Amino acid sequence: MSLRKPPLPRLLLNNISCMRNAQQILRHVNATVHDGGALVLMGTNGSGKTTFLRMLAGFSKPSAGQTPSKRSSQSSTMFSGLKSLEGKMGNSLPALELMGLGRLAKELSMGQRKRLQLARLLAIDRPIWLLDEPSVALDADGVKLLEYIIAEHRKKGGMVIVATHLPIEIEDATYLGLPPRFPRRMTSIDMLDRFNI
Ligand SMILES: Nc1ncnc2c1ncn2[C@@H]1O[C@H](COP(=O)(O)OP(=O)(O)OP(=O)(O)O)[C@@H](O)[C@H]1O
Repeated sequence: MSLRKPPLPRLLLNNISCMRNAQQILRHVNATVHDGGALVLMGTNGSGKTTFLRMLAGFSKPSAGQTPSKRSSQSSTMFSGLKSLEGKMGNSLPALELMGLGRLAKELSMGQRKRLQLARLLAIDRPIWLLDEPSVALDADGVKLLEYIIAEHRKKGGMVIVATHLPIEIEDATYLGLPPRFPRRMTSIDMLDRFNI
């Protein structure tokens, strides 16, 4: 029998709740991620995926509970990808403009811009990737590339936390489903479906 203790998780999220404008966005969320691990946050629009990532990055504070363990250090310099994969160009455009490539960048398609942002993510080399809807606008080939770079990052001990409403293949990932904030009313079609009528 081995007496070795299991390694401590790099990220420990303990009973996280989050209120915004007196509204409960996240309720009692728990998660742990080890080096080389992956956490996939699934949820409908408005369920709190981005809010969760922003808390992890230290951009906002939870109303209750504990975000990253001391071991991970609170420094947001460890994280990358949150903003870089958001929106059309993330915050790369000013830098590209400075280098005289702004016009070229603006002529890229949405998927090409996403690929450019993935390249940037690889180049800045941070241990923890927080990716908000990384596969939106990517074609099937692009999604495969994304899955590949995530797998390679994890092989080197990196961690990945992905918020998505699209399917993504990440081996041995922990999946965390956030409940919908505004569940839509059940229609008669849903009822027929649910009761197999
Ligand atoms: N600063 C804020 N003040 C008030 N409400 C906020 C704030 N930030 C987010 N919210 C609300 O919190 C909820 C969750 O938003 P969030 O962006 O985290 O959802 P999401 O799961 O990432 O959605 P999507 O899939 O549409 O990107 C939304 O209803 C949003 O209106």
